[in-house]
Parts: sequence; structure tokens; C-alpha cells
Amino acid sequence: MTLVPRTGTMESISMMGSPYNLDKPFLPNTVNGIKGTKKMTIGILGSGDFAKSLSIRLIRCGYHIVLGSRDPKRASDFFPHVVDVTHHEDAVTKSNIIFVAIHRENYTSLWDVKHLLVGKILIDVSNNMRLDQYPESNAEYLASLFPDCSVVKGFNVISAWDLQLGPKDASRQVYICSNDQQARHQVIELARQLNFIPIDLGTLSSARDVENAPLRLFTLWKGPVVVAVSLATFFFIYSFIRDVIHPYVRNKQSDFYKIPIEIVNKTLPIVAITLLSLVYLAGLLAAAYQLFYHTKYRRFPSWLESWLQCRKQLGLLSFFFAVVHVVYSLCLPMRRSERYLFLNMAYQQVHANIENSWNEEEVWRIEMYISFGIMSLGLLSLLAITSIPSVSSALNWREFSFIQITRFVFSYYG
Ligand SMILES: NC(=O)C1=CN([C@@H]2O[C@H](COP(=O)(O)OP(=O)(O)OC[C@H]3O[C@@H](n4cnc5c(N)ncnc54)[C@H](OP(=O)(O)O)[C@@H]3O)[C@@H](O)[C@H]2O)C=CC1
Ligand SMILES: [Fe+3]
Repeated sequence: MTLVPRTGTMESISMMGSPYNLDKPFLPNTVNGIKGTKKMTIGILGSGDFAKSLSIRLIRCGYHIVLGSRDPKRASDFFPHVVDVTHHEDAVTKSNIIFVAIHRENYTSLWDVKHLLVGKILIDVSNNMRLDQYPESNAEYLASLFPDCSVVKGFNVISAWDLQLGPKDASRQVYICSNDQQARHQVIELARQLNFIPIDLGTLSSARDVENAPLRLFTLWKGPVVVAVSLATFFFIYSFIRDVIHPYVRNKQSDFYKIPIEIVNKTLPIVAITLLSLVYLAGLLAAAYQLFYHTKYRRFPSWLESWLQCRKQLGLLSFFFAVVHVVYSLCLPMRRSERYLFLNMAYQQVHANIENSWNEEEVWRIEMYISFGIMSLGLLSLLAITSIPSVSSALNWREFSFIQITRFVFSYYG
């Protein structure tokens, strides 16, 4: 089966306006200006938010929509006039690829049209409220209800809002899986025509992961963020006790003014370098593990595997702390306390009758320190940039490792 080629521009429109506005900007006499193109019919069951946004996207891409609703008269008010809003029976009869845009709890309401669904492709777009909410995935459940259909899971990672925004939006990947290979390929092609990037996840056993995907919240970031916050808290308290509390207890010297900038600025680079060490330590431990067992065909313990997986996040957090440290350091001379200390030093120097306080060794130390600091930040930025998928895919493995090693060396000097 050939699918209608996608059409050109897709201006984003809002669903929030009145239904009469819906068809104006993108529905001329011909669909998106393509005359005489034979339109393929796609069915949608349900007339909710997802169905509305999906129908607009499909129409813009040159498809004809037949929408099945329990109450077509009411539903038709919310759809552009070119959408054929009808009963479930009629919609199912007129189309071979049908989006099931209703919630899992209502799948059984499709029992009445079961005989009409034989041999059709049902696309399950549903999501759940919680991770692993049901014993089996929604798509597998739908497949068990309608064993004579080819159930394909997909498009659930795209929100109704994203569907309206059009292809300029970044969230374009959709995961597709089905036990029927031919149906899967047809839906993959359909996703392409709708300007999404389909990812083939094989059989329906992946559906659970696909359904859990929109519910996950920064899975790989949790651990690194907890580590970074814990390190920051620990080193902040340590520096506070060492540089503020200790001089106060011993000499009654009040250095509490150091808390907002100096103590924070001492904490930041320590956390940055510790996080960076953790990035490389995971790889070293993995290598040691393989050497110890004389094989690379042995699974790493789960803690090491999770650690290896979140190295990128650890590295990016290290970069974040390093950048903030640089900003703090640049602001150090701006402070009033710095100026007072400077004046006091000058006054004491005059008192002591010292004309020139130039200390060659100190000068060189600071010049080198700043230079290495800038260079290491530059390399850290380079690595942060290379962690962007489109950039890293342009580098080969040797180039990537070269940047890693150079950064490691400079960061330690910095
Ligand atoms: N909204 C979103 O952003 C996204 C939604 N999804 C999934 O898409 C599906 C639809 O979501 P959404 O459009 O937001 O939901 P809505 O609640 O807005 O719409 C659901 C539709 O299902 C139909 N329906 C309601 N009750 C029954 C019933 N008892 N029997 C038969 N049909 C019924 C109704 O259509 P009618 O009255 O015309 O029959 C209703 O419009 C869900 O599975 C959801 O998980 C997936 C990704 C994103
Ligand atoms: Fe520093």
C-alpha cells in the first residue's frame, strides 16, 4: 500500500479557538494546495483532545479522516468540515488503519464493531497514569480483545499539544512496535509522512516500555543530581566549619561574610572535579572488573552498570559547577570586602616602608593557575558540546576519546 506523500509547509495553529477557525488557515479547497492527489483514509475512534490534534496533523499531511464517535452530531462541531465524523461502525468500515484515541478503560466499548475490525490495523496511542499500572500493556490488552486485528503501539509519546505545534517542534521521535511486521512498517511509513522520526521497537512486548516512556522523569539524572547535591552540601559544611567556625572559636575572628561567596566558591570547584573524577572512575572500575575476571563477557554488577550509564549526566553537572565557579571567581574583585582588604594591605605596606611588593613566584603561580583554569573550562565546554547527540555522531571513536583524554589532563591541572 502506498501512502500519500506529505505536503510542504505546516503552520502551527491553535486548537483553543472556536471550531470555525480550525479549518481556515490550513484547509483550502485542496488539501495544502495539492490538487488531485488521491487521499488515503485514516480512521480515528474517539473525539477527545488527542483525536482533534491528530486529525489536524493528518489533514495537513494530505490524508482523509473518518472519525468514529458515540455522538457524531456533537463531535462534528469540534472538527474541520473535511473530517467525516460518523458512528464507530461507519468509521471502521471506511478505513483500514484506525487510531484508537480512547482510554484503555473504554476499549471494551468497541466490542460491538469487533466483526468489522477483522484484518484492520489498530493503532494504540494510549498512556497510563502510573508506571506499570496494569499487568499487561494497553496495546497487548487491546490485541487480546481483538485477536483478528493487527495492533500497533505508537504515537503515545507525542502530546496533543505537540501534534498541533507541527514538525518544527523538537519532540519528533515516536516509538512503534507490533507483532505484525507488515502493519508495523505501514505505521512507520505513516509516522514518517506525518513528519515524525519513527523508531522501530520490534514486537508488542516493547509496548510496556513505550507506555512507560512518557511517565519517566529524568531517570538518568536522579542519581547524578543526588550525588552532586550531597557533595555540594558536604563540602559547603566542611569549608564553613574550617574557614568560618574554626577561626571564630579559636581567635574570635568574625569571617561570616565569607559564607555567600567565598565558601560557595570553594565548594563549587571541589564538586566539579569530584564529579569529573566519578565520570572516569566508573570506566576504570569497569576495566579493573574485566581484568580481574579475565573476560569481558561477564555482566557488571547493577550499581556499576547504572553508574556507567549516567556518566554523561555526571559530566554535564561537573561542567555546570565549573561554569558557576568561573562566574563567582570573576566577581571576587568586585566585592567591598576585597577592596577593604586591599586598602589595608597597602596601608600596612606603607607603614612597613615597603616600596615594591612584587613577588615573582606568586605572580607566575597565579598566571599559570588562571591560564589552566580557562583552558580546562574551554575543554570542558568542548566535551559538553560533543555530548549533544548530533555533534557526537559526527565524531568517530578515536576523535571522541582524544577529546576525553585531553579534557581529563587539563581539568586536573585547572
Ligand atoms: N491528550 C494527550 O495529550 C494524549 C493522549 N493520549 C492517549 O490518547 C487517548 C485519548 O486521549 P484524549 O483524547 O486526551 O482523551 P479524552 O478524554 O479527551 O477523549 C477520549 C475520547 O474517548 C471517547 N470515549 C469516552 N468515553 C468512552 C466510552 N465509555 N466508550 C467509548 N468511547 C469513549 C470519547 O469520544 P466520543 O465521545 O466521541 O465517543 C472521548 O472524546 C488516551 O488513551 C490517551 O492516553 C496519548 C498521548 C497524548
Ligand atoms: Fe578555581
